Amino acid sequence: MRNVNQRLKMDKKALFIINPASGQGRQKELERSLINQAKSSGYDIIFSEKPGHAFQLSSQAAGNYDIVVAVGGDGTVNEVGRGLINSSTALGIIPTGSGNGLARFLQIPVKINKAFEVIKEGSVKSIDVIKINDYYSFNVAGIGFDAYISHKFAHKKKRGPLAYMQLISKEFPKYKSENYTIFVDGAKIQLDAFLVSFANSSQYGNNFHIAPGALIDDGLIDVCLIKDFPKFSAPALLISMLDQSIDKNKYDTIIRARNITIRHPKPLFGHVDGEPVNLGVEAHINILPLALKVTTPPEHLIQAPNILQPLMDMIPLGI
Ligand SMILES: Nc1ncnc2c1ncn2[C@@H]1O[C@H](COP(=O)(O)OP(=O)(O)OP(=O)(O)O)[C@@H](O)[C@H]1O
Repeated sequence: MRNVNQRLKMDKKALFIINPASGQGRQKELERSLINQAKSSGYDIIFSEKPGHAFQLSSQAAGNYDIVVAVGGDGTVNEVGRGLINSSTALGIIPTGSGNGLARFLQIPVKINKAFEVIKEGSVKSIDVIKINDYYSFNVAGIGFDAYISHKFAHKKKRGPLAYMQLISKEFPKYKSENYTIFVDGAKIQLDAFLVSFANSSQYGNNFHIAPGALIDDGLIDVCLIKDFPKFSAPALLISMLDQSIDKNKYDTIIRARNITIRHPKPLFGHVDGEPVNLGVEAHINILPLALKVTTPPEHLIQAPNILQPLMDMIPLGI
């Protein structure tokens, strides 16, 4: 029996799409060792050459491979995943970004060698996909402060989590909430919001949970409305994301829905899985139930969530 299972695992046809612009330092070294392992397992490997290329590659591979693996951060996962929607091919993830939201939610290890084992040994499940105008989100999309930061960050030369935190601390004190008109499954809501998130998974990345109860396969979007709040409440809100209690904060309301429309007098800055997008003056958000297959870890490779994990992952204790 064991031999049959092993043979089935070896027979998986997988394509690794590597974003060479993602990850840095030690991650790069580990990426090289990943390439050797993938080659010796008989898997195909290709590098994305520019933004949008990973999407083209995965669209061509859809239906022709059992798994197409995104090697990169959330932007690469989004591009590769988009090409696989409604196909028989599963998305695999080797997370090398700084947030790794979907990988963390799916409890995929962030150590490259372990994530590689998930491709070989993991199982496949279907997850929902959020559509927001012409974009697709597998993790969290939204408007407001986080989207504003994603637009600003896209223009920064300095990358990495530290540069990201610096930008937030510079922009947060002067950021003003905006008034939005939102229709949630037909019910009209008008509010001054700091941000509005559409959550498929529970977290942005790095175990910052914006929608603690979100399920990725329930056919519903967790609409997280963070109302305008006094700036001194920010630390409490931040901590409540880490301890998964933001839904109990008085400035937060979470509504589960299938269809949302937002109207705004000015073009909306949005983000999709952390990548900046322009949504125009009207955004339509809906859910595509179970439209994407993903690989998930077997029990012995599950990365249990731990708020200190992102810090520990930065310490190079081996692969
Ligand atoms: N060869 C390439 N050169 C430059 N950019 C690329 C290339 N291939 C893909 N990209 C773009 O790189 C961008 C960033 O990718 P990704 O989010 O995966 O990495 P990251 O920025 O390191 O991760 P994180 O967002 O978690 O910090 C994506 O928008 C993708 O389109």
